[in-house]
Amino acid sequence: MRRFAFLLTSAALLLALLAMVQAVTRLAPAHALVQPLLIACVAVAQLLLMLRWRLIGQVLAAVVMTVLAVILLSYMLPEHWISLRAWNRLSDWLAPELGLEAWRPALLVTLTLSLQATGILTHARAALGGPLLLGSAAMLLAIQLGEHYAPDDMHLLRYAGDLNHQSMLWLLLGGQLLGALSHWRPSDLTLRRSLWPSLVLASLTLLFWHQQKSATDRTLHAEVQAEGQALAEQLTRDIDAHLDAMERFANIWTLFDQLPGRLDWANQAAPYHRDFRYILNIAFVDPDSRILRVHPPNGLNQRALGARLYDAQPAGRAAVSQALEHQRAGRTEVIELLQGEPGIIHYLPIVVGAERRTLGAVAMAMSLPRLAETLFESVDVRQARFTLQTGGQVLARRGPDALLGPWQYTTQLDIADRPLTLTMQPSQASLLARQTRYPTVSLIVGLTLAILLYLVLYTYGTLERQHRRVHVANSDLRREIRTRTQLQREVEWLARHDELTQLPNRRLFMETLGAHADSRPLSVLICDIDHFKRINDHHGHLVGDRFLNRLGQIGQAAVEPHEGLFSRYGGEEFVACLPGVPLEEAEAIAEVIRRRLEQADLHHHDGSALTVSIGVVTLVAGPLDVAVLMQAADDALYRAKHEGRNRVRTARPLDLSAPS
Ligand SMILES: Nc1nc2c(ncn2[C@@H]2O[C@H](COP(=O)(O)OP(=O)(O)OP(=O)(O)O)[C@@H](O)[C@H]2O)c(=O)[nH]1
Repeated sequence: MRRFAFLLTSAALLLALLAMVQAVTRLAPAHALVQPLLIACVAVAQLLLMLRWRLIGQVLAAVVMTVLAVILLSYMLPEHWISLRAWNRLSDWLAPELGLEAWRPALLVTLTLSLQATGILTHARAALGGPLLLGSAAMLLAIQLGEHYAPDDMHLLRYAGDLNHQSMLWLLLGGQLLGALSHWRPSDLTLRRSLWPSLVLASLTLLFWHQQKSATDRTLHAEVQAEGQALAEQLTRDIDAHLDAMERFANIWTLFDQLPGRLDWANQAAPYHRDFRYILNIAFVDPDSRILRVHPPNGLNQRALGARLYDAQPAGRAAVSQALEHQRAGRTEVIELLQGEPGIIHYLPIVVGAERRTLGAVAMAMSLPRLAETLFESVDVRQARFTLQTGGQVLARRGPDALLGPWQYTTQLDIADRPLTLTMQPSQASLLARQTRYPTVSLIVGLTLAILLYLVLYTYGTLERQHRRVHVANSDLRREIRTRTQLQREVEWLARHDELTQLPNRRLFMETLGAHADSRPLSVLICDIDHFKRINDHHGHLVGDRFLNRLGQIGQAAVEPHEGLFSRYGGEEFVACLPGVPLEEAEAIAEVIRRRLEQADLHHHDGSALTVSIGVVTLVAGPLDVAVLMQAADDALYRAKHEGRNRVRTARPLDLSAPS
């Protein structure tokens, strides 16, 4: 996996370097190097990361990121914050006359590279949004691919990189993905739960941006088109007004039934010639098409005086005869004027008298290039390039030759019934300055929100997982504590009790005795089952155990009402501690035990009843000496055994106050 990641990233770097070498060898302008250079830097940073030169890689990625951040700002900041002119000044500082748009990579390329560089800075860690960064970069690249195969003609700007740059970015992304996959656990529920909602948000953002961008581009397109249309209408109106004025000029001569005098002609024509600079001359033509008067009286016009137009200008013959013979205004096609410029000659008949005699005609030679100049005087040629042409012949062109917008607007101007085509191609700068920034802003803000959503969900998921782990550990611990407490209780109980009879054992007996060391009288019984060995021998140990249990129950029942403790001392011996119980009462208790066992219907193999011998001692005074007390009880027991068993024997009341 790592090897493939390395290969893909190296391929991206190689392609970027090749593109740079090509640009240099073809002497392409410096801005052609910007995009491949940025891609190459990101690829190098990624390779450094893979070679474990992490710090250098991240420093390089940070430098690229800074450049990309400035470019993103140029896309986002409104015109009234930082104007396009200011950005262009920065661009001029790098290389003059190129403009910002030539330098900066397309918006989607800048964003893709930014996400990839951020991926390097964060080491594509899942906890820092790595999967979303690379996922969003993949979506941006997919949009660019779509843009390549289904371009939108209304675009104002290049949004997507060309196919060559796109393939570099895909390779780079492939390398990053393969490099990062081993760090991400696809089974990780937190990752999946954070990735899908944020990817959905990112894709909705892209969709929204696409819609907004298309809508704003179309709006701007329509605005420019409307402006072009308004301009064309304005120009047509102006020209029509000029022609009306010329008609008024022709009508003046209908009032005089004689040839216009030279001076009169000059006086009347001069203001029109001055106002309408595209009219090269205003001539009077007699009914035989001879030029009799002409203004202005320059050399060329003077030479034309006396020329017969039917002969001298065959291309305009139809228009001349229209005026002279049919008494209707006539216009030539676009012809080569005597001045050597393309133009149209407009003939207006002068009809006099009631008999409607043709006195002659007014001929106006309109230079189309000068007409175009006149038209362009009213437009801002920095905003767009204007071209006026007729029948494929360019009459005039104004405005910048380079850095034009991606589309042009064409309209027809109807000038003296001659169609002229006006083409208006807005300059890139004017479109950029007017372009709305909010689709770009919402795209960047939306992607940032998607990353934040991922981070919040991932952090929340991780905390939740840790919380769950702590909770489970807590429960385990609590269960363990409960088990251990239980065990401890059992151990403690076992330490002071006999497992077979559940009675207190010798230790608890001794402790109880010690606890009542000051009780006087303090009686002790020692009970020993008679011939118990035989029970084991003949009935087996299980029966022996049952008999021991029975004695335990009988002893406990007899002792407890006297607030005494009946315990198993060991083997078939039981002892009772009876604090505050005098000898006679202790003896009576012993007797109860003895009698109840005898009557308990427990038998030896020969049918004789199971019996017990009991020794009783009572400490009546003096400090407690357990050994002496127990020895005295034992002695009494011994006597009971010796005297025939199944009996109670008492020791003399023990007084340990006086030394014996
Ligand atoms: N079933 C059973 N037998 C026990 C237990 N503890 C001790 N014994 C038996 O108790 C018997 C005690 O026998 P001995 O000390 O010889 O005395 P005895 O047979 O009772 O005779 P005397 O005491 O002289 O009347 C032994 O056979 C032990 O094996 C026990 O927990 N269960």
